[in-house]
Amino acid sequence: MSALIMDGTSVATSALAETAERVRDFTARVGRPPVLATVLVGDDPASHTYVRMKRSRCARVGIGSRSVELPATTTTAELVGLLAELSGDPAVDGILLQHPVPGHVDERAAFEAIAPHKDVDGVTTRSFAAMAFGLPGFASCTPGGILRLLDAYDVPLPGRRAVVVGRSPILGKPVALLLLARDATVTCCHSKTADLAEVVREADVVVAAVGRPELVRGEWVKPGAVVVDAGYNPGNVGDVEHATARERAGLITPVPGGVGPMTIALLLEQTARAAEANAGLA
Ligand SMILES: Nc1nc2c(c(=O)[nH]1)N[C@@H](CN(C=O)c1ccc(C(=O)N[C@@H](CCC(=O)O)C(=O)O)cc1)CN2
Repeated sequence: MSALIMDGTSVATSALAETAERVRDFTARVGRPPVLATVLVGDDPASHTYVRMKRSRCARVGIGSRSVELPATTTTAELVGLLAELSGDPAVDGILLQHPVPGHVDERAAFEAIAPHKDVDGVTTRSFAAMAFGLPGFASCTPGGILRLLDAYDVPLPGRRAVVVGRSPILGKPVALLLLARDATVTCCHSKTADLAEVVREADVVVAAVGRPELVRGEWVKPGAVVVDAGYNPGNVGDVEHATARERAGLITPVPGGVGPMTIALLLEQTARAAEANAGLA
């Protein structure tokens, strides 16, 4: 058996078309486009690529973007000050702080400086709590994008065993919360998990979100399982050993072309939603 590929590029393209229509309507009514501020600290080449991709997709759907690039020597206080300023700027609808920031910066303090109504990347504790309680709010973009992709392929979640490998604040933990909110039975694994292989073997749905190339071995995948690879490792290698996993899974995401495009599609949709709410249209 060979798995059906979950085509994130195609699902994201449809989502972007819907966002473009929404943005056209907003721009006609308000007299300006929605605006996303992107904030990048330091010289990480991958982060520069991701921010460029986000700004280019913004342009494609008609969202304006404001780019702030700061040196790697930026302090926590300077970054918090900038994010507070953007939070208070009525010309900015959404704010994205690209992760990771340099090690000496308190990333949590920086995320918390983003006003919740502009947190289109879903990184504040307020957004996290909304995901946990199933309340309206902005989802973390990669986790929210993963749920959209599962829905696009009609993957049933209630009662199914979902295993999330990874517990980062912007990926593993929020995706576990979103799966739980959809009535999956969720196990969240991490570096101290005993016998990871055995836990993954039980899963109907596996989400690999750990940032370690091919950590999840193909032979761990239960026949017919749904495999979501959210790994972004150098050279476009995912967290799942794809070739063997694909022979066993029922559905699987590729890298590239799976979760990545969905992340950006959700960011733009949430920016359009934030703009509507900020303008009193929602
Ligand atoms: N503040 C955030 N930081 C990070 C996030 C995030 O959602 N918010 N996610 C990741 C990286 N990321 C976005 O920032 C991201 C990574 C990859 C892609 C993507 O579309 N990749 C393409 C391949 C691109 C290529 O050709 O090199 C794909 O998978 O098809 C989008 C977004 C960490 N940081």
